[in-house]
Amino acid sequence: MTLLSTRGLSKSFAGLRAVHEVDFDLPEGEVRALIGPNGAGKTTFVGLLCGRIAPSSGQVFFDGREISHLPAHRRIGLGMAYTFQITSVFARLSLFENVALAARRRLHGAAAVEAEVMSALAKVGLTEAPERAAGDLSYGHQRLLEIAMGLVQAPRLLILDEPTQGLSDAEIAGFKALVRELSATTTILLIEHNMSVVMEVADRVTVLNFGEILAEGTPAEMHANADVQAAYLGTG
Ligand SMILES: Nc1ncnc2c1ncn2[C@@H]1O[C@H](COP(=O)(O)OP(=O)(O)OP(=O)(O)O)[C@@H](O)[C@H]1O
Repeated sequence: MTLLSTRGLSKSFAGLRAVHEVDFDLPEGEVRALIGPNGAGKTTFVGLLCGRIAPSSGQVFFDGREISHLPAHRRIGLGMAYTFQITSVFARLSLFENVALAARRRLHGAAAVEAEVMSALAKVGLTEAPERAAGDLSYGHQRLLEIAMGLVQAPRLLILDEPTQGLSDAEIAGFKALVRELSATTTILLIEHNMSVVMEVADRVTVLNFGEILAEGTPAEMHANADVQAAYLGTG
């Protein structure tokens, strides 16, 4: 079943075509990587999916329903969760409270919230001191905290924008294991610059270039694709 799709999805900023006529399909259960050179339109595209950015034209469908103009919070209610390149944690709140705020969208009762918050923190490896302020975490760990905030909502679709930025090699290895574990229950769309992550965790890869889909296929196919290589070298 297709969980998420777009048809003719476009967004222009003052004449600049950031996303242009994109037809995209993401089957339920897949881990999909979205890659492309800087400025290719990846963040704009996921902003359109999440409802952070309004489309210039085209449609977005989730679970068979058109959501093109649904506000972001309603899309979260349907089962979409996302983390962005710019961290959105509340710096003065504790790790626990940050995740609890997200958990309370779905759960009622302190015991249920606490259990789910601790489980989400454990999945991303942040259980050591849940009472410390989120603002004291490194940038990379704030990204992991955001993933915990997404996970606690038990989403059907988890969208992650550059989740491994700022993580150490050991933490990246932990992230790969986490994605593999989550993929049993959650569809994942991942914007990722780290090719080892893409090669190891993605079922399929969509390559954006100049706001359009340049190619789509398995990680190995995309790695070997001459058009994709040219786009990364800036000659495509
Ligand atoms: N709010 C905005 N106003 C004007 N132009 C924008 C805006 N947001 C994005 N753009 C432009 O749209 C194009 C696509 O940007 P976008 O951030 O989506 O690319 P990206 O693939 O996510 O890049 P990166 O890998 O560098 O994050 C770029 O040319 C960018 O400058």
